[in-house]
Amino acid sequence: MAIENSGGIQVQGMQFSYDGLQPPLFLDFNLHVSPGSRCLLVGANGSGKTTLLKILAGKHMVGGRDVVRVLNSSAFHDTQLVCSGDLAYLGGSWSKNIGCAGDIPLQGDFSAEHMIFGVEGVDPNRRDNLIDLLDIDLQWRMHKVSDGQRRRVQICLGLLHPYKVLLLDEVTVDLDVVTRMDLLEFFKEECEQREATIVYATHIFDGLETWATHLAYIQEGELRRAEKISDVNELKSSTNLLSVVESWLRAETKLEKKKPVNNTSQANPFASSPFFSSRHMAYYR
Ligand SMILES: Nc1ncnc2c1ncn2[C@@H]1O[C@H](COP(=O)(O)OP(=O)(O)OP(=O)(O)O)[C@@H](O)[C@H]1O
Repeated sequence: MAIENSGGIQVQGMQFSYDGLQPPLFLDFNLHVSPGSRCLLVGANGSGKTTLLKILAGKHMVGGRDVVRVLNSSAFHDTQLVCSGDLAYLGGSWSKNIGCAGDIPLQGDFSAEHMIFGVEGVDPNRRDNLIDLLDIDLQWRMHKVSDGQRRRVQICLGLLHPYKVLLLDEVTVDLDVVTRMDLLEFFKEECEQREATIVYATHIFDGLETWATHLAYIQEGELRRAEKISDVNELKSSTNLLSVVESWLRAETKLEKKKPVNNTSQANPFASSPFFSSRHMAYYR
């Protein structure tokens, strides 16, 4: 992806480990997402998608101010990014982080209306559009709704402020197909009309071939592919995105099975860890 200086996302030489007890998940990781892109983040379970999105959302500190930059600010250090609503993150847990208010639970005995109208500084037209788009009944009691209905309220809360960068960690999983497609269309319009940037980690590829502008593929914390969707060679033949990603992940599994047992157990403390791979060898030399 082209390097942009005017916003979007730039990750340069990032290293990240959850704690000193594991080898780094990310080693010298680089990623550039241009403003206005809709970037799909794909990879096997445990490859690092959620971790990357959380880092981009400023939830983990990595290196100095220049390592992870979102909208020309440091994702972790510049708290204004999140507080202003410019940077929004929607993840899998049943809570919603609204600006600087912290995590708000979505399962108590209160109404959807109470949740949605409790968010201050919102454009009423945008709010009405979202309530309509997500087909939310304001009388829903949040402790009695279905998973899909709760998810809709979570998404609505996350989108009330007109974000500039939106990080989505598979939040459409509980949605019915109509709501999912309408939401994807809404996101597309937001990118095209306002140059919003979206990074979307998902395992559900229905309808995404024409939705996404870019594709980033992560394997064990390494960025294996990052390109325009129109440049993905495999998609130029008749195959769909699901088959392409499936073939990448199957190739990964085959390689994993062929990997020689490494003999560095004396050299570093992580050699027996399931997360230790050949790319870590140089790191411990
Ligand atoms: N809080 C944590 N502490 C330690 N290790 C973690 C933590 N969260 C995730 N990991 C590890 O980091 C690696 C990447 O996890 P991550 O959740 O980012 O993967 P993912 O690509 O989002 O997976 P999935 O597709 O299953 O959601 C995994 O090996 C996981 O076990």
